Amino acid sequence: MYAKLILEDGTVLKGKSFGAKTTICGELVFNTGMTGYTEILTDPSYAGQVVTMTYPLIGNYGINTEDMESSCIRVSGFVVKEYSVNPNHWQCEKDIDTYLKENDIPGIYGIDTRMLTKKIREKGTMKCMITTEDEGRLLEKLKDYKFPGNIVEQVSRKDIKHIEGAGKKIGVVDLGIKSGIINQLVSLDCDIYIFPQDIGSKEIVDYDLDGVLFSNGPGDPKEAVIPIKTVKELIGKLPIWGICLGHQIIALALGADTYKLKFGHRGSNHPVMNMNTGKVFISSQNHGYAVEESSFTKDMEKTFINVNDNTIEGFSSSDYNIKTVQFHPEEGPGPEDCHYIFKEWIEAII
Ligand SMILES: NC(=O)CC[C@H](N)C(=O)O
Repeated sequence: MYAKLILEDGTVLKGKSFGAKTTICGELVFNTGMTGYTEILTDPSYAGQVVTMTYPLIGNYGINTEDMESSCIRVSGFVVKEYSVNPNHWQCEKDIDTYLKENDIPGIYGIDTRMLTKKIREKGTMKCMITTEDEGRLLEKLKDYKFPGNIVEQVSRKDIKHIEGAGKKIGVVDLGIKSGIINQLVSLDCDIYIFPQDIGSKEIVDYDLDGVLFSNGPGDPKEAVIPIKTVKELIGKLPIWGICLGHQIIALALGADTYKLKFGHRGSNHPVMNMNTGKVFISSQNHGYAVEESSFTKDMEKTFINVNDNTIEGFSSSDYNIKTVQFHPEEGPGPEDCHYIFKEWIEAII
């Protein structure tokens, strides 16, 4: 069955439908990873986005539960050049077409995703629609489409979860957390409390934690109003760490600013430099916003930069015991170079 990918600038690309046969709109972003499509599909930071993969063959090792970063598919739609009908891997549980259908998420294949990526790089990320419908006015509908506002609220957990461990007592504020982050804390034997995004600062303090981590998550950091307020109230009271959206909201809480990148960083091989050692690590990334260096407030010090475009990839504040990274030290998917960051954070607790 034919399907169309319609872009906000009026471009219409014809392909074929796989996954669910529904019409959806979202923000079109590209990911340059050669593998890791299951982690990408299930990463809650992609909520509201349609992901196009630059690598031409997707789904060749199938889908397995262990690779999932959350309980279901989070992207709104998926765009590929070619997908595997007969995947092969010892862990393979199902093929990608079945997985998309089970989650009611549409895909489109037969798209020249490298050409599409060049377009996004030139024009910036834009809205798009995947549809199997043929009626007119689809472009008008796409132009009228508005991104969901309370997206962090939609993906964050509603209750508090405790994962028992014998080590440090760590709170994690779930803004759309990837399971890889929890797994890293579990591997360090932390006693973990995972909180919903709207937990108040007083409740966090009452847990008498050794530190609190604000997780990754979807959307514009400036819209995460409650978590920003919570960070503001916690500053100076206990060690605070942030990953990706967490890093951005901590910067906002400290009085710095964030901005939208033209097309973001999404892939498994982004080089970042540790500013203390000068050493470069290959990192996994997925973000469309960044912290503005010129807006840094007193005591904010950059700890990592992106070697490709010099944007901020991490900062610290020694006065307030804050450490953050924009990239994903838990990887999932990507290289394990940066796992050491979790260890450093936990070991630095006195
Ligand atoms: N992975 C994330 O936490 C992404 C953060 C934010 N939504 C961005 O796109 O920049």
